[in-house]
Amino acid sequence: MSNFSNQIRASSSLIKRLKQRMTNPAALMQATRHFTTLEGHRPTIVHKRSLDILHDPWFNKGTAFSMTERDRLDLRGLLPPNVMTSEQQIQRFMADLKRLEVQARDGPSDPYALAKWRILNRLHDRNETMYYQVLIDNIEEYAPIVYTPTVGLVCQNYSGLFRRPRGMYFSGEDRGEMMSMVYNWPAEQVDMIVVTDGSRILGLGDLGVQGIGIAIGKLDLYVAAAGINPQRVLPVMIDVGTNNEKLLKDPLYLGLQEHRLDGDEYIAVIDEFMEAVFTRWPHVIVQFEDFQSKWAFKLLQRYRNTYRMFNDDVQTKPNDRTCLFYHVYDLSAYFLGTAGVAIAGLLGAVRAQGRPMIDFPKQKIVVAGAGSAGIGVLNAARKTMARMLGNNEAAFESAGRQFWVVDAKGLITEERENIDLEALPFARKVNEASRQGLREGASLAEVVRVVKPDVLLGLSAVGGLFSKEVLEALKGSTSTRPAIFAMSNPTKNAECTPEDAFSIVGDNILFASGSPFQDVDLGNGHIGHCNQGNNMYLFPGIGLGTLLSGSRIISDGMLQAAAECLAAYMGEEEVLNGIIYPSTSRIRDITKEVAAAVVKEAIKEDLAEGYREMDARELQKLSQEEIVEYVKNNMWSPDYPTLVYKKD
Ligand SMILES: NC(=O)c1ccc[n+]([C@@H]2O[C@H](COP(=O)([O-])OP(=O)(O)OC[C@H]3O[C@@H](n4cnc5c(N)ncnc54)[C@H](O)[C@@H]3O)[C@@H](O)[C@H]2O)c1
Ligand SMILES: O=C(O)C[C@H](O)C(=O)O
Ligand SMILES: [Mg+2]
Repeated sequence: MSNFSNQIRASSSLIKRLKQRMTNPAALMQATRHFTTLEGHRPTIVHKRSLDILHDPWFNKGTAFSMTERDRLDLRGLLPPNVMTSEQQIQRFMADLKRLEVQARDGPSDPYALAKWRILNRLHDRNETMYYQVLIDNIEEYAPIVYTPTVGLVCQNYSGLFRRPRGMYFSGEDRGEMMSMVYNWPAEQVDMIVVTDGSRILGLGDLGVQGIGIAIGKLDLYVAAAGINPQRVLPVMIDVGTNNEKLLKDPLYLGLQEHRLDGDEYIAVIDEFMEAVFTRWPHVIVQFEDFQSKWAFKLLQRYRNTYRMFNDDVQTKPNDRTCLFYHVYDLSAYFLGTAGVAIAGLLGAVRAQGRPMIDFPKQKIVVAGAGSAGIGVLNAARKTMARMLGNNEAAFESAGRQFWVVDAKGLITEERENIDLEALPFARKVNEASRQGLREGASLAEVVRVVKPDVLLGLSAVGGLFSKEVLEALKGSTSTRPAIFAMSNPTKNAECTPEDAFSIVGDNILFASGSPFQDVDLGNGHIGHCNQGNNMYLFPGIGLGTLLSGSRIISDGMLQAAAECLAAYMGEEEVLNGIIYPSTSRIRDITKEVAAAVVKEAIKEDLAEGYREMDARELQKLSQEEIVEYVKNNMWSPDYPTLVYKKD
């Protein structure tokens, strides 16, 4: 039966039910008018299209717009791809309503996190200026609601939470249509796109179409932290199916219910999307977010020299087995988002021990997780060490010996079968390992016990991986101040809690996590500081700096400049007190500085083509202070503009 007949059938029974229940005559009339139209097959003339219809409660059908209607009304791409019956819509709404009580209490660290998200989201739908005013003024309190960790919960429950669409959806079904679909987006200019395919959302795995939440959350930070104009941001979901069996079976799931496209078919969809958005908005910047490692590296390599794009989670060149050292002199390709933030933290950890940063190459580092994020961090850390040691092959070799990498199968050695090419440079030599008393596949606890590392860093997506046994083993660290980076998100995926870290390993440790945690009262008049090591300290500044420089690509040097700026941001005293990352309340300031560093580097590399009235020549003339001022003056602030009506 067609969707239309389905809707009619559903609507008749609905009218009956509504009539029985509705006491408000206006609402009754409206509902009756709407559904009678469907019953009688008579079309309703509307004088609007696109978002105007979705935002008009009289005409909006949300996910129930049929595909032909979506095409007729320029709605294609503005809704998730799965067409729903009105019965399904009601079911989805009711299921969500009934779950509200439970859900509102299962926020990760805040029992009302999801309830707060709903309230903020409704404000976002009603009044953007006010929404961002609230967010900017209370960023420390609400970043964890609109962004990590609550955004993870939002993605997991997206089908239920969905009210009004935000952003664009491109699906495998839209092949051949994307070039025209992009014109359904109402904004003439888009500066920033965050796109995901939903395949690895935080540490929560494949969430399919529901992953759009992460793109929305990241763009909220682009607006709040970097002052990108909210009318010029576009969250995008590329729905190529999902391999999440639960979602495939869920009748209320909003995405395509088929397994993920793979191989050339997958690439073709992403290629078409890139071509479409860059055709309509040639100056847009596209941030790839939470793509599974299988594709993250390949897509980065495919597009980064042609388009203004970067990947927030990884930024690394694939290692070539035959040419392990080709990148010795090219440090910066490894510094982005996650890796840049991790390096800033790792250098902070050296300073926090009261040692000079140049001692970094002496640190013994155990990394749990060799996925896209872990490998990015490992490459960046190794390159940083190599540079400090003289930036030659011997330095690079020697730096490699400072890392022990443990993945789902345990310690990675050269004995590992079918070893991932990306992980190969970090595999321990078998002889060396056995001399230490270690072997292929050794457990994390064993590795920590034997190595006695200065740093234990987790990017494994496994909550609680730094168990009591592992943390007990870390007590044997040879460092005066062992550092624990539990970087996996969201909160429940953190490798350990700060409470466990401080109570088991000791008050003197340094602690950082990807998701925010409260500082810990150590009970002796001292506070155990919880740093948030999250790529949010870099991506907004990289985007803003790229935009304002007008650079056509995001060069390695621009990324490196961003990371170095973050590393230098914290003062000596703060670092000695265990504070290695700024508090979120300073995110607008740090973003401004990062953006200025990116602009400066783009000018230095002769990439800056200018932005609006600031052309390349004018940019060249700016002093350091003037660049910061230029950035500051171009950051959007949430003030109401004066509005004047003018006839078409
Ligand atoms: N803090 C940040 O800014 C930041 C940035 C990017 C990613 N992350 C987080 O990093 C995590 C991983 O992301 P990814 O893209 O690398 O994922 P991924 O799936 O590509 O990699 C996960 C890795 O963890 C390993 N692993 C699984 N179980 C393990 C175990 N028991 N012991 C040791 N290793 C194990 C896997 O073998 C794999 O190598 C996610 O939770 C993500 O949220 C945090
Ligand atoms: O989204 C975040 O909070 C950080 C990072 O991009 C991640 O994937 O975990
Ligand atoms: Mg991410």
